[in-house]
Amino acid sequence: MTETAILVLEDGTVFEGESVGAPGLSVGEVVFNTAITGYQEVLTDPSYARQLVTLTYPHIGNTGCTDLDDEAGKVWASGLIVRNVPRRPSNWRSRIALPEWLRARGIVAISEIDTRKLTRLLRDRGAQNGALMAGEIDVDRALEAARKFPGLKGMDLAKVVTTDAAYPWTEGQLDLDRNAFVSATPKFRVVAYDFGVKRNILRMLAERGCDVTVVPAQTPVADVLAMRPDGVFLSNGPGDPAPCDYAIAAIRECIDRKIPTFGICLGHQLLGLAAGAQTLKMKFGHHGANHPVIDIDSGRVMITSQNHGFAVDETTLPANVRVTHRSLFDGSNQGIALTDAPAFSFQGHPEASPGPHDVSPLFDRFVAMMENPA
Ligand SMILES: NC(=O)CC[C@H](N)C(=O)O
Repeated sequence: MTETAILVLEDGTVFEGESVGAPGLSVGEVVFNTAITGYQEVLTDPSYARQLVTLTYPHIGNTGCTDLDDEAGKVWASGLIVRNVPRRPSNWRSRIALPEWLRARGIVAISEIDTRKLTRLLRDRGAQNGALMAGEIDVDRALEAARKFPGLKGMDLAKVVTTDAAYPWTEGQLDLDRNAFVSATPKFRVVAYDFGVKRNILRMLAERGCDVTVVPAQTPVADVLAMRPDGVFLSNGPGDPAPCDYAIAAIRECIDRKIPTFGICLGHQLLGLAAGAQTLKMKFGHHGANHPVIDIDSGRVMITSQNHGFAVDETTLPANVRVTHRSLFDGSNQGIALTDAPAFSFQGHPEASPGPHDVSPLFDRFVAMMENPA
């Protein structure tokens, strides 16, 4: 028997559909993602904390779920909104169907709604706060909850999703033939600030010979320096980068000491802030796996994976920060490098997962920087 579910936006728009997850009420910012695969990686990406994700691809759940595809230890997205979930998944790696996976994790999800209409609405009016409700339905209560959600602007979520304690990471890439992860021999000591890190980033570092120690977001920089790192990595993460003053101060110290530093997504925005630039909230952000980005130095265009709602404001960049990448969708900043320190960062997701691998050479650039910090 199917249960009813509703999605209510703060502007009063109501979508009615079927529950494909747990019963309950969940609120957040509603964002659309245009990737056609990778729903499990999206749902477990900590950068989606306090967001209700709608996927524009109409059939979601086709390949089921496996623990090996989790990007973190739990589902971080606040809920899932899709057009249709196929009755039965089909893939040799699948262990469990998406609706059961969602229910087991207490995640509210809705299907059978017009996701094209919802996406157009978000594109025209900008990202909106919303509430998903399944089981006992009460439209007024859902609308009130959506309107009460304060929005992501000004919200520091990095310290909410980060690890409680430091831990080492050695696992490399997934060997699909063996359906298991392989490791490489470590050459560099890397401290990774966890603002909401995705496992595939850590794997790509480990695979390139990095002996990674993941540390909590608020770890004092003195503790990091005491580990004598060859490089510092700044992870992706949810929320607004601007209020993360502890991270911005720590990064400033790393740059001043000329420690090779590499940031991804939230880490990119935080490097920008540490360098003296400002960030802004975008209208509906970038969430997808087909975003063209130009590498300014080479003129090459790469197809990239993206997931962000904030951006570095290029007009505020100080003289010692160079623009390295730009979005070909809207011209927004996608990468920076410092001219007086070995530090660079990228707005999109070079680790893909899900998405194309065009930007993975940025990990090699970080390794080269540690080999030759100059
Ligand atoms: N994936 C990320 O790291 C996202 C960064 C930031 N929370 C944003 O939305 O822009």
